[in-house]
Amino acid sequence: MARRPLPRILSNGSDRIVRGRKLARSAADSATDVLHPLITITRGLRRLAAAGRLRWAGTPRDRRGPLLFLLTSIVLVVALLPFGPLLAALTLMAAAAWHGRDRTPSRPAGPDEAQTKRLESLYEALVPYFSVPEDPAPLFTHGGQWAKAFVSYAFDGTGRISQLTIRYPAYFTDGEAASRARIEQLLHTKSGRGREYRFEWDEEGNQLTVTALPPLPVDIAAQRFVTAPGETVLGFTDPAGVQRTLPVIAGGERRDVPPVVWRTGVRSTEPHLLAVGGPGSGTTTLLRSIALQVLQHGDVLIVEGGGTGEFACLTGRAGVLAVECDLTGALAGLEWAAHETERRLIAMNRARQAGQSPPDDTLRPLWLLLDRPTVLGQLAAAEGRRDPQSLLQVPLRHGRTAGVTVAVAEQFDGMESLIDPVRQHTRARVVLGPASAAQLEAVLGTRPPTTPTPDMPAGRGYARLGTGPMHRLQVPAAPDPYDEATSESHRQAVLSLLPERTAPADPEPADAPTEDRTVLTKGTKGTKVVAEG
Ligand SMILES: Nc1ncnc2c1ncn2[C@@H]1O[C@H](COP(=O)(O)OP(=O)(O)OP(=O)(O)O)[C@@H](O)[C@H]1O
Repeated sequence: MARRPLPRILSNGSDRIVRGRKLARSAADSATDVLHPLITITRGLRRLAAAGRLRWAGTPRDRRGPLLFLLTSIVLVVALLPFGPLLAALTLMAAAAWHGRDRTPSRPAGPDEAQTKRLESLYEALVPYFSVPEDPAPLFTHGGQWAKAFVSYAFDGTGRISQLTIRYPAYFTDGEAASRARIEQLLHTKSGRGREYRFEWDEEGNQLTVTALPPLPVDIAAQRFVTAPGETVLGFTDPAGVQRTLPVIAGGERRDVPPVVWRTGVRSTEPHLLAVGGPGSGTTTLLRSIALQVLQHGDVLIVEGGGTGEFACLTGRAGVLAVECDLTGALAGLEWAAHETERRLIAMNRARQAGQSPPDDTLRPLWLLLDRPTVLGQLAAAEGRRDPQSLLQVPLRHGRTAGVTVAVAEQFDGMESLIDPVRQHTRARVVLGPASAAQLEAVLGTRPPTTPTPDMPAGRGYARLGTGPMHRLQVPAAPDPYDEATSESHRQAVLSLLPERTAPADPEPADAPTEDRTVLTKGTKGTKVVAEG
């Protein structure tokens, strides 16, 4: 079929509009140029008149008469003088032009002396890295022109560099991590320590942009985040890193902040999470924050290897299947979870084959949250029992289809003891607290594009979902409400998110032998499932 041409208004209408706009803009510019003296004089006359009015208002009433007399006499004398009115008009215009001039101080065209010194010293420091003796026209040379190499720069209020774009020679080995690291280290040192910097290497354009980053907000506590089912907020990051913001209440006011959102479920490419950190870095808090969010739509089974009771606030709450702190309980709970994953898979498969939608009791998300499982693994090895991690294989492999999500928190020293399936299937990764470049690379797969933060608050770190970009991360504060050190506002924030109690906090008699213990867990349809310990 022959293609009908577009109506003229659609095919070249936008061209005309653009041309019209350009014409209007240039006409306005020319008019402003021509009328500029007139505008200045009018502004000056207005200012003079305002000054006169002020002066008149400030003159005491008894002096106004003589003043008026004086002014009238001057006017009369000027009017009688030859060329008097003309000279008076010219003087008035000159005075108006002087007072009407634009008084906004013009911004300095370039950096001031101290800033120039900083740029010069930075340039000199870069010379050995960005030059070779064979280069006939080096961009970087001792005593050379820094203005040619520094495409753009900005300084903050304290006179330190806040943004800098550097042009570098094409032969610089910007593809090598070691070469980049040397430059980043140097710029970090020379631009002022005590801040975080982001480095963006434009390998095609041979340009490096360094930006000083503001600290991430630490005043956001656990709360109901506006997310869709299947979305979990891991924390908050830089505005440039993500394309969305979330409204949160922080410090008593509402703010929009950019979140790191982790999507789980059938379509997720990162269906399970591994969070690693040093002692006290906040990985337990991250798991608690996740639990508080997912309990809105799903059930949670918690295994706490550290045995410090940091999830006690969740015990006996609706949707919390169990909080297991010992080896026997953990084995029983995880065995049940493995069977439950298989049950869901089989039920879904049968329904699919019968051409029906998946049964209701396979739809409620099930979350397995494991805090330091390797501690229990060591206990199991000592007692000659099964490592609880081995029971995670089925949920890790089939969890995405079956609606089962695994989140593991571990410390760096326990990383070696994590079994392969845990490493392979936990593609959502978080590192919290101080970590070496090698540790970050081991967990996140690559080094972060930012320098380490000098001040590392609890819950601060990095997140990376699969092979996506790396984000700076600040986990919302979700501390243990039963911890005495927890502030009242944080305690209330966490307590308000806890589901209602469905069972007493500690249903077992304290002297019950652990070996005979029976773990009662709530089935997905509210039925009781009994797993033998
Ligand atoms: N995101 C956060 N915001 C504010 N405080 C936090 C945050 N994360 C952790 N904290 C505080 O830091 C301390 C340690 O946190 P947490 O217990 O979660 O660390 P951890 O990594 O589990 O360490 P450990 O296993 O040694 O207990 C707690 O007092 C906790 O309240």
